[in-house]
Amino acid sequence: MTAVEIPGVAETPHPPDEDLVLDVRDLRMRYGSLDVLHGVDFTARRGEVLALLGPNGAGKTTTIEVLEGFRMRSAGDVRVLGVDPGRGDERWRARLGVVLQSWRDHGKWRVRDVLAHLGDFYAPYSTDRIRRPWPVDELLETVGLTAHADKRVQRLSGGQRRRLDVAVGIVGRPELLFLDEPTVGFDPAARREFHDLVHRLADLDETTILLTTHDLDEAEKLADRILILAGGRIIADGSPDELARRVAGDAEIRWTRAGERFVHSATDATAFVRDLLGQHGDEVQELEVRRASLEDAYMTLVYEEETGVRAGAAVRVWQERDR
Ligand SMILES: Nc1ncnc2c1ncn2[C@@H]1O[C@H](COP(=O)(O)OP(=O)(O)OP(=O)(O)O)[C@@H](O)[C@H]1O
Repeated sequence: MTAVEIPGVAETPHPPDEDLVLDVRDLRMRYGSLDVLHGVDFTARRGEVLALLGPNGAGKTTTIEVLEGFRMRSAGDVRVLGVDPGRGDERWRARLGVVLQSWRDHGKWRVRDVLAHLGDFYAPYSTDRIRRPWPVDELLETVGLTAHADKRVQRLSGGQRRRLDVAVGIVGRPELLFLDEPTVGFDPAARREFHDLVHRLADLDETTILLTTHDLDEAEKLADRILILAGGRIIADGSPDELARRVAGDAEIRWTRAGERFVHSATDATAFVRDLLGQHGDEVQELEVRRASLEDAYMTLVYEEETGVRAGAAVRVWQERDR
């Protein structure tokens, strides 16, 4: 239907969608003569965790820097918490959290003092819903730095420094948090604690989180949605399961019976296994169901983008290679 303009009748403004935290349309970025982003589109809603994946040089950091308001885009319509990041003021900035690569300034300051000092900046931006800043002792506890609260920053280990980076990023209780490769340098225990923290921020505080990582296992554990950036565009956007299904719809079921090996592909693996066990019961041994992993999906989709060749079959090749 075509809209008809009636002279003198003001258009009813759309109420802002409070839950739409990121709205990126046709984002383009050019450095000199190098086109890095050719039209990036995606949205994020309140409390969602998004992982932005892509090969080195794909433009992940560029995208995040545009959204943070640190870099001016070449073209496109971008709204971050309802505001164009190129025009965001201090009040808008106070609603964002950014975890950059390591906090190296103020090496002589003590951890507690850094957080108290930075936290003070956020106090005027408290709202009825969000009390800012995060109380320092609670924050230290949350990021696992209580025992190091009185250490000077320059005396922290690499992993402790990274925890401080995270604390600096969330001290203002951000509504939107950007994490650029957050767990580089974490030991396995710190990584698990960090994952718990991300879940807690998203589930309890409804923080929207956009993270970049090259660790697909981490992306799968943390993200509600995976975005794959390649060739200057988002080439895939969905849950880890959806992406895996997209490149390999069928699951592969393997089993042995009476010493003989069997392999079968089925869209509904559960129904197939139920029938199989119903028919042969205890005779079925070494039952295995395998779907494409997020890594299979990532490799296939990026390969397709880079070569222009449909590579559905490549998943099977990788699966075979892994055996
Ligand atoms: N300030 C700049 N001036 C010119 N070119 C730049 C600039 N910053 C980035 N680039 C180029 O833009 C492209 C994208 O870089 P970007 O850092 O955004 O990629 P990335 O996906 O974050 O990569 P990585 O996974 O390696 O961190 C690269 O080719 C890079 O060389």
